[in-house]
Amino acid sequence: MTIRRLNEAERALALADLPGWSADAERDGIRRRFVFADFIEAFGFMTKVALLAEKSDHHPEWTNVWNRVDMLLTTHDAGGLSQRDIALAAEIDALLG
Ligand SMILES: C[C@H](O)[C@H](O)[C@H]1CNC2=NC(N)=NC(=O)C2=N1
Repeated sequence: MTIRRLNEAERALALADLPGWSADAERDGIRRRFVFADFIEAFGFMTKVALLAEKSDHHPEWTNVWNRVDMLLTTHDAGGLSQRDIALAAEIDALLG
């Protein structure tokens, strides 16, 4: 099955379950900033996310500055926000405990 962009109702429903995330209209994705105690904590988190991303073949766009990770999830193959982004966001949130 080919992956498709979510419609407005699906987006609203999905975002309601992901309180830390907000819609990025310009990129048609969702983004979240993660702040940790220091670089090691941030990089440890990124390592765990990298393993999740490889497992699901779905990869974040992100930047890291010391203890901060800024992440955007969007689906290149769909040209915007898809269920894959929502699923990965939920898995990432679960990492945080
Ligand atoms: C060929 C490979 O499966 C695709 O390029 C995958 C890899 N990771 C991906 N990650 C994201 N965020 N969007 C994609 O469309 C995507 N596609």
